[in-house]
Order: sequence, then structure tokens, then C-alpha cells
Amino acid sequence: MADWGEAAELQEKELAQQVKNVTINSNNASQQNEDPEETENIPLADKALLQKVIRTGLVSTKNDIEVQRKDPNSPLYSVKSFEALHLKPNILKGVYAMGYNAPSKIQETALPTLLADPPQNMIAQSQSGTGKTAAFVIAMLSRVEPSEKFPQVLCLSPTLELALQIGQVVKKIGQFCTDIDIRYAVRGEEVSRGTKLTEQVIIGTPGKVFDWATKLRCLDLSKMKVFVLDEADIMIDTQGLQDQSIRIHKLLPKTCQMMLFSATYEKDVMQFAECIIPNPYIIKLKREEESVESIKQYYVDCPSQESKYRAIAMIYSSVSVGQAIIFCHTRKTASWLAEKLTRDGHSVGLLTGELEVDQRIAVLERFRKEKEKVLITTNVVARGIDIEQVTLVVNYDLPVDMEGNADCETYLHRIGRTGRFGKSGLAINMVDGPRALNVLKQIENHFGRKISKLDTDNLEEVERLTEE
Ligand SMILES: Nc1ncnc2c1ncn2[C@@H]1O[C@H](COP(=O)(O)OP(=O)(O)OP(=O)(O)O)[C@@H](O)[C@H]1O
Repeated sequence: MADWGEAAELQEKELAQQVKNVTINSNNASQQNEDPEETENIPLADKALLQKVIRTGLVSTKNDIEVQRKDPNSPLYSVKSFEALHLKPNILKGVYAMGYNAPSKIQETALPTLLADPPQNMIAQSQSGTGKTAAFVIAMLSRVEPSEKFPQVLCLSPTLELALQIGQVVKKIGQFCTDIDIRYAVRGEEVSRGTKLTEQVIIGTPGKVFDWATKLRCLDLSKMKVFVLDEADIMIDTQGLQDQSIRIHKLLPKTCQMMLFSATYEKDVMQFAECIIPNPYIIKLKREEESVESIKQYYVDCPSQESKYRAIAMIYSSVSVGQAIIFCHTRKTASWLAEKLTRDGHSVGLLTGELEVDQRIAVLERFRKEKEKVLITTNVVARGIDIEQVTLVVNYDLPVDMEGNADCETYLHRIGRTGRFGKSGLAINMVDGPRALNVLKQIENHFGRKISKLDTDNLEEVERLTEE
């Protein structure tokens, strides 16, 4: 093993020579020496939005809800059906129109408390996709007195785009509540001085809401019955939003029911939450851990860039069921690969950090609608976004840290499955030299699972795997 380093270096040099010689490599970025686009920072709010766009349904979890109450003697109700909540008929109709048959785990516990009289304050934390938005939308609509034409419920969201997403849920669940109106307090919405808002539901970003409430004085916060602070973890991550939220909070009446939702559980989120929400019920639903247990993992030996590309093209042709996502280390490699596959007549989507938010949404929406069966991307955008329908993950480049060692956490995020998927997945890793082989070994050791070699020239074998 003493000569391993030397041998590896020699092979690297040989590989470099081979790479120079292959024609397809004109623009291909070999990863290690290039700045990965990981240095770019995609705001959390953008990621949250992408996650919502790509989501196809509820995330189910096997974990149990954890509840903390200020008064441990006060009963905690939980329901197994929407009927048991005694919702107003028009709201129940809206819930059914959404296709919801039964409350999600977080809704089972949150809704009875949110709808109780006298109103209770709540801090609820559960991962994205577990039904938090629907829970507070049902609570907001339930508290509105439709015949009274003034703002009664206020929901703060970190960005315009996220606010619009909430508005869509309010409109859908509230579609039969024809007397309830919504007003967005977000960038681009204007009101003239002297106007008084009459809509009962206000959904906005902290800056605009504060402006409307204090400078323009068109938004009267003094009669608010419900205050929802959504995506609290993103609020505190974004400069200024936390302070603005606290200032708005101070303008609300003491009687206002306060609720705060967050997808993460960090200490700073909790501190913010507890300073905003007095005497709360705190409910937490632990994140379902990702695991490689149900994933079949393989690697393909690709001694040259040409063979690496050939393997990808082969895999592309054999994906007959489901969709695939291909991870590259840099944006440059991802773009190059997408271009080359497209030129060769394959249809692929490309998602990289350089795209504008709208463009990223468009790419993900096309993928969700299965307009393309393959999505090529980098860590930057795809990390932390669960793309449920993906059955095959290809690591065109294995994830490495700054020192070139295996980044096992990222590997797990890319290929790992949580409880919701049920079915098993398939991961194929491209190994293009001794360095990559070493990284693969580190990954094997870390997870204690062997990654078998796959022969992509044996098309039938690949086909069989993707069909299983
Ligand atoms: N009771 C339910 N039954 C079936 N589907 C549901 C139910 N509640 C919510 N959903 C659906 O599940 C998906 C996730 O729900 P929702 O957006 O409320 O989750 P969330 O926890 O608010 O996620 P995020 O943190 O990303 O905002 C949505 O498509 C939603 O329509």
C-alpha cells in the first residue's frame, strides 16, 4: 500500500494524457482542480420554493410527535379525521376538494389545539412536506368572521414567492368560502394612502406588512385574531426579516392567537420562536432519517472521459421506468454533459445555480411533469431538495470535500431515501480513476456497504436494474 500514492499519481498523469486525447473532452471540466459551484450561495428561501414546486404529495413519517405544554395537565387532543374537527362545512368541502382524506401526522395533533377555544398559541416544527401549511390555512380560515370586512388573520412569509404559494393554498381550501377575501402585502402590491384594507386574510412579507401598518396605515393590525409566522428558520436566516417580524408582532393585540412554523429545530429558531409566541404548545415531528439501506449501489469503471460519457449515454437509454438525476461536481461539467446528451438526441433537463429562480422552477416543473426523464444538476441547487419520483441517481462525479476526500453526508443526501419513498432506489457511481476509486472505498467504509461493479456494456443488466 506504500506505493499507492505514487501509483495513483502516475495513473492520474496517464489519465490526464488520455483526457487530452479524447475528442469529446473539449469543454469538460475535470473536477478536482476547479472551483466547484458549491461556493455559490442559494438562499434558503429559494430552496424552500423549489422544494414546494417539485413536491407531489405529503411526506409521511414513522416518527412520533413530541409535545411540550406549559401546563402538562391541560389535555391534548388528537384527531384521526377531518370530521372530528367540526370544521365549518365550506372549509371541510375545501379540504376534500384538495383530495385530503385524513389529517397528516402533524395536523392530527396541531389542528385540535389550533382550533380550540380559547385560542392557544403554538410552535410547530416538522420537515418540509408534512402538512404544516395546510394546517395553518385551515386554522386561519376557521377564525375568520366572513361578514366582518377588515383584516382578521395575518400570515408572514419570508419572500413574495413563498407568500404566493400560501395564497394559493388559502384560495384552494377556501374556494367555497366565497365571503372571505385575500390580500397580498408583498413587493409590487400598492395601496393608496388613506385606503383601509377590507380583506380578512393578509398574506405578506415582513417589510411590506410593516410599511402598510405603520407608514401607510392602510393595514390595521389591532383587530387581528390570528398571526402566523411561517418558515421561521428562513426568517432568521435572512437579514432584517427577524427584526421586522418582531416589530409587527408588537403591534398585534394581546388576544391574537400566535402560531409559528419551522422546518428545522435549531436553537436560534427556538429562541426566536419563544420570544414571539407566548405560552405556546410546542409540537415537534422529528425528521425521517435518510438511509442507504434500501438503495442498490453500483459503480462503473470509466478509465477515460469518453467511457464515462458512453456509460452515461448507455444508462440514459436503459432508464425505462421512473426518472433519473445525474450529479456533477461543477456547473461547467453539468452544462457540458447536458449539451452533449442533447446533441446526441437525448432529452435532458439542466438545473444549475446560474439560473434565475423562475428558470429553476420551470426546469423542475418540466421534470415533475416527466417532460424529461433525466435531470442533470450540481449540489448547489439539488442538495436538500427531495425529488420523490427519482428512482435512479447517477453520480457522474462522486461528492468530495475541499481536500478531495469523500463527502459522505452529501452522498447520503443525493442517494438517500426517507420513509416516504417506500420503494427501493438505485445509485450508479462513475469512477474515472484511482482517486475516484479511493473516494468510493471511503464511501463503502463509511456506510459499511459494498458497492458492486456494473458493466454498462451489458445493457440488459442495467435495464434489469432500472426496471426492478
Ligand atoms: N392531510 C393531507 N392529506 C393529503 N395531502 C396533504 C394533506 N395535507 C397536506 N397535503 C399535501 O401535502 C403536500 C405538503 O403539504 P404542505 O405544503 O402543507 O407541507 P408543509 O409542511 O407546509 O411543507 P413546507 O415546509 O415546504 O411548507 C402538499 O402537496 C399538500 O397539498
